[in-house]
Amino acid sequence: MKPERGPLRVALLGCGVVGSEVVRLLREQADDLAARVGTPLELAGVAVRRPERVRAGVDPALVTTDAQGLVTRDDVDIVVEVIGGIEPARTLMLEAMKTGKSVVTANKALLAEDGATLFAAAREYGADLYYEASVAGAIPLLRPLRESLVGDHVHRVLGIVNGTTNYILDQMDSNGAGFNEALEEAQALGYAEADPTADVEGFDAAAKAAILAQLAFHTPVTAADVHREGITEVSAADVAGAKGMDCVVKLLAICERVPSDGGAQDGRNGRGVSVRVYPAMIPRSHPLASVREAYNAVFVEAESAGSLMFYGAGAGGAPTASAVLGDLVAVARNVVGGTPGPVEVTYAKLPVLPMGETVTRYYIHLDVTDEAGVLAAVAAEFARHEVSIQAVRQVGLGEEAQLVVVTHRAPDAALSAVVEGLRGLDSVREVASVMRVEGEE
Ligand SMILES: NC(=O)c1ccc[n+]([C@@H]2O[C@H](COP(=O)([O-])OP(=O)(O)OC[C@H]3O[C@@H](n4cnc5c(N)ncnc54)[C@H](O)[C@@H]3O)[C@@H](O)[C@H]2O)c1
Ligand SMILES: N[C@@H](CCO)C(=O)O
Ligand code: NA
Repeated sequence: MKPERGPLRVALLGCGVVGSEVVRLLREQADDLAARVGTPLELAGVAVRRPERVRAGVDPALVTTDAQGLVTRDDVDIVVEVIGGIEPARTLMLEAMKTGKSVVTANKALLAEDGATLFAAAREYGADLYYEASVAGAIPLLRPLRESLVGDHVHRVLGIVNGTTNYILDQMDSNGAGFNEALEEAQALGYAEADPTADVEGFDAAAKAAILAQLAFHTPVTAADVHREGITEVSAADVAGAKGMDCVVKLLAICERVPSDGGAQDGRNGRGVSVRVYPAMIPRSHPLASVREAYNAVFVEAESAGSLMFYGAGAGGAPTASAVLGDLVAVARNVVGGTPGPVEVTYAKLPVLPMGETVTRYYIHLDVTDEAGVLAAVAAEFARHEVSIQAVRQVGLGEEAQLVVVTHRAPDAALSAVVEGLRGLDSVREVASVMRVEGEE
């Protein structure tokens, strides 16, 4: 009979919004977790920056400011990193793996910037590196991509992966809230990053898109490869324009294979992949339009599986801690069983194509002079760049005249050239709103 092993000792790095919930769940669910793992999970230490702070439910004897000392301690088996940011998180995780510990992290910024270094260390030292909490909070999404769908051929991953921006856009759409007011609420609810610029400028969603694309396409993708536009430029006029089209504005992350131009040499992989984050209009009838508050939802389209939808709480302390605990139990089971989990493979090495080559659709709202020939001049600008118009509508008359144009799909470079051209027309007083359109056609 196998000798019974002692408890597995867990070092927690960071005790903020997520870390404090990890401590609570470890304490409240201790017996169940022990039964599920086959041995108890015991907190060995909690590394914090401000030790003087009183933390409910945290034994002060476990608190330390020496994170480096904690991760290299012999009596620690697994390290949970919920500090965030690049350093010291990276050094601490590398130190942990070097000394034979497995790591669970929620740190998408680091994984998207330098995941390769972490994965190489995991491989070299035979450690597990699990990171379900890093994308879409509580929603099981990375494990399905990493394990359940690893036998399939994923074409596209598309969704809402940032809770803070979804919360802001939802408030703007549903009750006309101002941007700053909605952001403050999202911060108070624990959804925002320590520096909310990461959320509103799209860096957080871009990091998540990189992680998703890498897993979906088995190809190296970093945050720097992702085309990124945030929501700071989304105005009340854009939100109103979307309403007028029976659409809603959402910050979308899109990772897709770009089909070949017909040349057979690109095979099933296509010409490469497109990975991008931007605010876009989607029809209110689209399932993503009904994703409210800080919820996230992601569609995965795979060759054999077809279309799958993942939905749930994308941010917040307890939901994120649920994903951390799930990983912790998985890693602990691997330690008990003596078999490490899967390692990342990025064998495909597909090129990430520039945004200009990505095919999209635009909604363009123009303030124009209401006189003969305006429509012809506007239409000529689209024709000059071979962009086909799907619909055009005039609103108002005289000084108030406005044109709303929706295009068919065209290369993004051609669409942005059209917008530049329109800005130069005498009959166009202002390009009031430009937004990509997703989710139909
Ligand atoms: N809050 C969420 O909804 C959410 C969701 C998914 C992922 N995440 C990720 O989880 C991580 C933590 O997020 P959070 O919301 O808990 O942030 P937070 O700012 O509330 O907590 C981070 C904690 O780490 C502490 N810290 C900073 N440097 C430290 C150091 N050197 N040693 C020890 N402690 C240190 C800070 O004092 C803070 O208490 C980040 O990577 C974040 O991106 C957060
Ligand atoms: N700040 C992130 C936390 C979850 O990753 C968000 O708002 O989605
Ligand atoms: Na997740």
